[in-house]
Amino acid sequence: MCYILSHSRSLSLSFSYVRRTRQHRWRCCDITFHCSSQALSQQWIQAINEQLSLLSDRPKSLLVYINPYGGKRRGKRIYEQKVAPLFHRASILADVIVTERANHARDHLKTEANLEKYDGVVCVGGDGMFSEILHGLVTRTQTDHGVDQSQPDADLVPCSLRIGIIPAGSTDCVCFASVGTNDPVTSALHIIVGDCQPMDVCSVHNSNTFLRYSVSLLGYGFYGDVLTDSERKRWMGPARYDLSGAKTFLTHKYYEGTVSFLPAEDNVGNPRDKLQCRSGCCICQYKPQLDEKPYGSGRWCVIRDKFIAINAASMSCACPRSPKGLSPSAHLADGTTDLILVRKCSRLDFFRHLLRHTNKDDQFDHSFVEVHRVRKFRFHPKQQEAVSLEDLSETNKKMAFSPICSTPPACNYSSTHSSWNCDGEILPHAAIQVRYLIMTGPFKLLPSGSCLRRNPRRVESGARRSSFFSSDSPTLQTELKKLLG
Ligand SMILES: Nc1ncnc2c1ncn2[C@@H]1O[C@H](COP(=O)(O)OP(=O)(O)OP(=O)(O)O)[C@@H](O)[C@H]1O
Repeated sequence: MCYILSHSRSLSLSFSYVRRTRQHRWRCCDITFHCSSQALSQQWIQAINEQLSLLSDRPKSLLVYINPYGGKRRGKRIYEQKVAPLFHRASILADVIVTERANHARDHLKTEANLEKYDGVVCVGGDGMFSEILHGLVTRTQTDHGVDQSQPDADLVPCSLRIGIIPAGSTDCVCFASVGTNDPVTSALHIIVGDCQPMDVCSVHNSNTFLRYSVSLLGYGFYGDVLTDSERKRWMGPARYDLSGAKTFLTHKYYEGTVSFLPAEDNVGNPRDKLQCRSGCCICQYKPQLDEKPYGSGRWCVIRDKFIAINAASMSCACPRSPKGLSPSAHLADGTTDLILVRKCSRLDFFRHLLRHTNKDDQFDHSFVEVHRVRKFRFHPKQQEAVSLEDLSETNKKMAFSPICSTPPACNYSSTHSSWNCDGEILPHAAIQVRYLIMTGPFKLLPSGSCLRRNPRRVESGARRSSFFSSDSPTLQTELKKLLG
């Protein structure tokens, strides 16, 4: 039971508490207690506020960034109508910045923001916006501590501020995979009660050049091509992913290259063990201490082949379209990623593989798919042209693609490489090294929603008892402790 507010009207006290509903959704409910006297009512108010102020996990001051152009452009409205009233009721002070350009939030966090004032940063937007805020915060923390993040082996300093996500983007995969639903009210309530879920962050380098951090998906081949194409169709809104997905599927290209990876140890499970990661997950809690190095089983594996897709899923990457996600058993905070290699196969086989992301069948149960849980990996593309698998004649290619390909770059058959899709951003290099970091500091305020203790029946029956505040009740503090659970 989590109270988020108390106020008094004459002899009655009203509280708000969180109630879980279906499909991981949370709602705010009110409950009223009646007091026998005004003095007792004030005593309760004071005691409850004191108890609430002792809950140090709960944020009191937040910095909120709203992307007004994410998803269906409803970010501002979602925040004003659904989130701000809840923050107000929970006495959270929020400084709100509506972004004016891409990377506004990142740059503000990197240099200007007075972070000491805040208990957390909230992102109202999609995965791209979350990634901006992650980059702003991580970079700022490294700069403040004199850490050079361009060094692939630098020991990064964990961020002390948490990030909350109010979903208002197109896919909102990070929110869905960690909370279990894309619902702004649920996310706001998780933030209010101070829930916290640590997350893996990986750093992506090209030699000694730092490229980006990633928390969800690094995808080369299919997902890289989908993103490249969909970026040209941003004006279409979320529907662009369907069109670009269909188009990329029809082009059916493969890419040759070498993947090297350092497998994780056995005690972090494996991608096919069907153990879903939840708050308090034993595998995530079992992670090695920061001073225990090196991670991994110690022996690098090398695979050279032709791939339709190379995906590294640091979390399940579940979203409403794919409720299980790319790797259903991937863990949020175990310092590993599930590396999924989809080798050259027929278009029909690839379709079967994709289809399994939407149903209950095992998407790894194909001869052309393999999956490894890894600590680090590298990829080097082969210097050769991408080839259409179907070996279509020029005529066939034109027939197949002319209706959906209006501009030459969208169907560029002579491109040598695909691009990496890094949490929805395109990386400028195909050759990359990736390292997963166990960050002790929490990166989010939002959990997968299973850690709250609650017992509504007990409190509701207390509310109905007229003698609740009478002298035969236990002392106020004891009663409060019970209530606040
Ligand atoms: N004011 C702005 N104008 C233009 N672009 C912005 C602005 N603020 C943020 N952005 C950029 O918009 C991009 C997309 O935003 P966001 O992730 O919120 O929505 P989305 O792409 O629709 O959703 P998703 O990433 O979940 O698919 C981000 O990469 C961010 O850098």
